[in-house]
Formats: sequence, C-alpha cells, structure tokens
Amino acid sequence: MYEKIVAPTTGSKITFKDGSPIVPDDPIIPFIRGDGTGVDLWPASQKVMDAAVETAYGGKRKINWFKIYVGDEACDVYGTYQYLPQDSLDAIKEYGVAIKGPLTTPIGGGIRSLNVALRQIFDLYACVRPCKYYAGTPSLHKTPELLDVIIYRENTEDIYLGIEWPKGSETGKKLIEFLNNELIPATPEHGKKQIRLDSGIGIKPISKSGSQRLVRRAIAHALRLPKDKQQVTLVHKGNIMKYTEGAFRDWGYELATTEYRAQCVTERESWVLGNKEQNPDISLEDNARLIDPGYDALTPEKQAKIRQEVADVLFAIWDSHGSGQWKEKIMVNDRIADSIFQQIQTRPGEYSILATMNLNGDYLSDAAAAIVGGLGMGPGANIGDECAVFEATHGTAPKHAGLDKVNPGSLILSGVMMLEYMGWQEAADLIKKGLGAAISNGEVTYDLARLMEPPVPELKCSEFAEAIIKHFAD
Ligand SMILES: NC(=O)C1=CN([C@@H]2O[C@H](COP(=O)(O)OP(=O)(O)OC[C@H]3O[C@@H](n4cnc5c(N)ncnc54)[C@H](OP(=O)(O)O)[C@@H]3O)[C@@H](O)[C@H]2O)C=CC1
Ligand SMILES: O=C(O)CCC(=O)C(=O)O
Ligand SMILES: [Mg+2]
Repeated sequence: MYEKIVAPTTGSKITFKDGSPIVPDDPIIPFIRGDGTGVDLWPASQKVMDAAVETAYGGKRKINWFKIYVGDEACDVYGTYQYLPQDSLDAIKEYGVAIKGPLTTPIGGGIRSLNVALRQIFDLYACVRPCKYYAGTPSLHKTPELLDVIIYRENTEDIYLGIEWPKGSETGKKLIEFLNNELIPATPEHGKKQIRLDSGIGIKPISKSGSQRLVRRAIAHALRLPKDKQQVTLVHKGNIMKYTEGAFRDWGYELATTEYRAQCVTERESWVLGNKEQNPDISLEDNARLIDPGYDALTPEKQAKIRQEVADVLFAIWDSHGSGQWKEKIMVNDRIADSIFQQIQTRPGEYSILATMNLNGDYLSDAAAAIVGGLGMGPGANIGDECAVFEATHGTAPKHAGLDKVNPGSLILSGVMMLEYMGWQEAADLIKKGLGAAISNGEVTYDLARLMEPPVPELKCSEFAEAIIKHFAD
C-alpha cells in the first residue's frame, strides 16, 4: 500500500468517534523527525515519551512508532522536491494521530509551508498552544508564574489560505483594476480609496463556520478547566477590520450565547446583571450609562440601542444568570489584539483561553512562550475532528541544527499533550514531573541556562532528556 515506508508489524490503529480518539493499548503513531534541529529534538523526545509510558504502565501500554518522511528527509528518500510524499499523507490519514518535529519554510520561495499544508489537508482547524510556567524556569519576565493561558488559534483560513498575487503579475493587476474601477466605487463606505498599482495583494478570508468551530472547541475546553480558569477571550482587531476581525468576535459571541447559552455569560451581560444586583431598581438608562461610560455623548439612536441591549439581556437571562448565577458561568470577553499583547505581560493572571484568528495567534503564541521561558517551552497541537498532529510552536532554528544543543522541552511537552489527548494521563504526568524537577534542579539546555541566576552549566539536548527521565523517580 505504501511506496517506501513500512508500518510497524505490531500495534493497532487509533479510531475516532464524535471527534474524540479511541485509543488501543498498542497504538501505531506516525512521526516526522523534522528539519534543522529536528535531528536533535526528535530522538530526545521519543526517548522521554517511551520511558514515561514504560514507567507508567510497565509494558501494558506501548507506542509503536511509524517513521514517515516530510521535508528534507523526504527528498532524500523520495527524490528532489518530494517534500510531502503521498505515503506520509496516507499514513497520517490511516492512523489519525501523529507527532512531528519542525519543518523549514523558505521565505519568499515557491514552496508553501509544509506545516500549513498538513494542517489544511487534514483540516486540523484548532491550533492549541498552552503557555504555562514550570517552577524554577528562568524568565526575563518578573512574574511568569502568573501566566497560564491556552491559545486556540484558527488553523485553516486568514493568512493560512495563502491566496496572494505578487506585484506586477497579470492576475494581480487584473484584480487591482477590478477593485479600483468596479468594486470600490460601488461600495460607498470605501469613498475614493484606490489600491496602488504596484501592490502585492493577499486575501484574508474569515468565515463564520471556521470561526465558530474554533470558538466551540475553545469553550468546550474552558468547561473542563477549574472554575477560576473558565474564561474565553476572543482576540481580534475588529476596530480596524470590521468584517473579518470584528466578525470573528461577533460570531464568537453569537456561538457562546446560543449553543452554550446555559453555560456562558458575556462580560457585557455580566455588567448589566451586576448593576441590577447592586441596585434592583436601577433604570434601563442608568444601567446603560454604567455599561457604556460614553453613553451621554452618544446620539439618541445609539443610546436607544444600548438601552435595548440592557432590556434584552435582563429579559433573556435574568432568571437563568441573574442574582449572581453568572459568576458560575464561563466568562466570554474580547480584547483587541494589540492590547492583549500588553495585557498578557502586565496582567498575566487575568487570562485563560485566548481564541484567535490565524495570524494573531501565530504572533501571540511566540510572545506568550517567551514569558514562560522561551520557545524551548512552547508546546502545541493541531486538532481536527478526525485527526490530530502534535508539534512545538517553534521552528527549525537552523543555526543550532545538529549540535545536540536546543531545548527539547517544547516537543516533549507536545508529546505530553498527545498523551493527554490519548487519555494516557499517568505517562503525561510523569513527564511533567520529570521536566519540572530537572528545571528546578538547574539541569537545563543553553536557552534556560543563560537566564539562570546563579549560572548553571548547559546540558545538551540529549542530556536534558536523560535528566527528565531520571527525575521520574523523585
Ligand atoms: N511548526 C513548524 O515547523 C515551524 C516552522 N518554522 C520554520 O522554521 C524555520 C526557522 O524559523 P525561525 O524564524 O528561525 O524561528 P525558530 O522558531 O526556528 O527559531 C528562532 C529562535 O528561537 C529560539 N528557539 C527555537 N527553537 C528552540 C528550542 N527548541 N530551544 C531553544 N530555543 C529555541 C532560538 O533562539 P536563540 O538562537 O536566540 O537561542 C532560535 O534561534 C523557518 O523556515 C520557519 O518557516 C517556524 C515556526 C514553526
Ligand atoms: O510553517 C511555517 O514555516 C511557520 C509556521 C508557524 O510559524 C507556526 O505554526 O507558528
Ligand atoms: Mg509561528
């Protein structure tokens, strides 16, 4: 069935039911080693995962690894430019859960990202990136321990749809002329705007269905968190891009207040309810004034709209959410993207799940990882309804490739996410314990060692993996 790869002769397939995996004790899991530092990261990470599973289950459970090829390694095996062989796609489709090291994307070249291709081919629409502090991890931030967020980044549209035309191309020019001469003049709100003829053009589509399935997963995750972390923040730049970023926010709220009506309260609703709880006789107008501090400066039409909003909230959810019941619900709020970058630094403890569109989530996940120790501590997962591929937030870090130097923490923690997704919590917990203990003990790779006070010697990538395993026994 495969051209150049052979599946393990022992082991069984993971299957899916209603979007969740059904995992045998001997799953076959395809893995992609990755380019650049993947040569160092993968062996270290596999070793830690195997040791954790063996220690936790004493042979009753075992992962049967299935080596598949994507990226530079694939070209060695399948031939020039064969970066993404059909064999590898077939294997991921067949076995459902896979894990990968980083893959190179040349900037500006003809090759689209292999990472993005995998996410799109398997419709892995939720890119889940937790950023949590492990005790003892050095950080440039003063209070990294307060940050404990999970980024839910939409993974299939926005810039990931990758529809672009270069400056000067025939199609690009045609599109600009069509926009300048027909569509823009036909849309009065665009006034006399014109696109410069020497522009490159990129399309940024944000769909309602794509946004809502992402937010649905984010809210479902929030429901599984402890009470004090049951919050979903919709991140957007809707003040500037109303029909893409603003729509993402609106569709998020719509989903929360329909499908999850019983479980959710929005921040604005909580203000309306709270105002009435404080003052049961409060008028609609005074309530409106409190939820919108600029109320008195608004036009009568806008004021009427806010009074109507207050009336609607009280009518719809006072019985189910009023008298303090809303405090037991998932809080859904929204923040403008630039503001959230400063908020996770100045108020790290105030956020939990951050639901984002694609590009905002890309930036935000690197920034949040930096707070809790850097890209060596940033795990991730790409989750769809019938497939999941686990991988770190960082890339191939080419200047460090092959030196047995970089921090395997991100890929190992991506393995932890995979084990948790499989329901193998005992093995996942062992790794988290070993990793935490190794860091607390100052047994770390260069990236963390350079931040430690007092300084500690650097461990190699492979030595860090061994230190984690050693600390399983603590
Ligand atoms: N999912 C994927 O496979 C991804 C792939 N990429 C691709 O990777 C390539 C390189 O991208 P680049 O922009 O350099 O970003 P990278 O994330 O690869 O590296 C940037 C810097 O982050 C630090 N870093 C990254 N990984 C680790 C680690 N494991 N341990 C410690 N520090 C780490 C290093 O900083 P320092 O040197 O200061 O210590 C490194 O130089 C590009 O082709 C890009 O497209 C990028 C992101 C994701
Ligand atoms: O595919 C790439 O090269 C970049 C992907 C990326 O930056 C990410 O997934 O965070
Ligand atoms: Mg990125």
